[in-house]
Amino acid sequence: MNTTTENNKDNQIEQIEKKVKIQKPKKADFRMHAHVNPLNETLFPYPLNYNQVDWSLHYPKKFGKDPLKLYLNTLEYPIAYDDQVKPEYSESIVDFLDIGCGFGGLCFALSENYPDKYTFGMEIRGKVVNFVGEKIRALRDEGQAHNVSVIRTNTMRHLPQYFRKNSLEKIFICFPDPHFKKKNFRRRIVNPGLLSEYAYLLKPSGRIYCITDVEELHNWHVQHLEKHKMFKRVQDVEQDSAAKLIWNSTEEGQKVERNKGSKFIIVCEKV
Ligand SMILES: C[S@@+](CC[C@H](N)C(=O)[O-])C[C@H]1O[C@@H](n2cnc3c(N)ncnc32)[C@H](O)[C@@H]1O
Repeated sequence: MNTTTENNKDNQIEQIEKKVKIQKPKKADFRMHAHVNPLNETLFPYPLNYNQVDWSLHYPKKFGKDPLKLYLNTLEYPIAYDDQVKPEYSESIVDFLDIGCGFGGLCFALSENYPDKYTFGMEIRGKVVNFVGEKIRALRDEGQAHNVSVIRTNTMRHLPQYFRKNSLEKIFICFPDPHFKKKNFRRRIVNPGLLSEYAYLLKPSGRIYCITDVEELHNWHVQHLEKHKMFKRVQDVEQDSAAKLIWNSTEEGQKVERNKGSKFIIVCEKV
């Protein structure tokens, strides 16, 4: 942990002890370079399998634990896993997964709009994840956001180590990095192999949502999703409330809106 993180953490502990309101983080303090190569080796911790993930660290209120202290006392957040504990969950915990959640706009919108569902954001860039984590903590201090959490991970490598088969209701992939060059297509977060992984983790009739402002990337999404045997395209996307939500709630989506750009969406259901 670096000194700034340690100082932030000390301040936050002090705030909680003095019962001072936890401040929401400012994005400007959490800026970092836009791209991380997802094919590189993972240098941060990850669970060996989904039984190692202690979901009570992520959703403490659900498990009757102190939502602020717990989140705070665990390593550097977001909490990766705890290899001392071997929690066994009879039910799956996470309903909605936001892959590459960035600054978490969609996660917070889902948390608010679907209070009974548990949303999980996964993001590879550390500082950005810390922003989401701090915002979750500030919102929890106000009694909100108990159903949303975030983690730093490379979803292209570690997704099945977090979730079990047939467990997720929805997977969102919003404004993913386009990787325009042909030699970098293998870095795209939608490809036949990863689609099989997403299908494996989704519940039957679970849905995957892909939105982008890059038409060529949208065509790629359509081509691979329509070709995949486990997915069927949803035609009446307007009837899907989550599809409406992804249009404008992510930071990238809002940026495209401000620049009056186009957006392209495809929603598919697991057959
Ligand atoms: C263009 S941003 C979009 C962020 C957010 N979904 C939005 O719409 O505002 C794409 C995000 O995906 C993250 N990302 C890319 N590859 C990833 C991977 N393999 N695992 C997790 N996150 C990844 C990037 O760090 C980046 O934050």
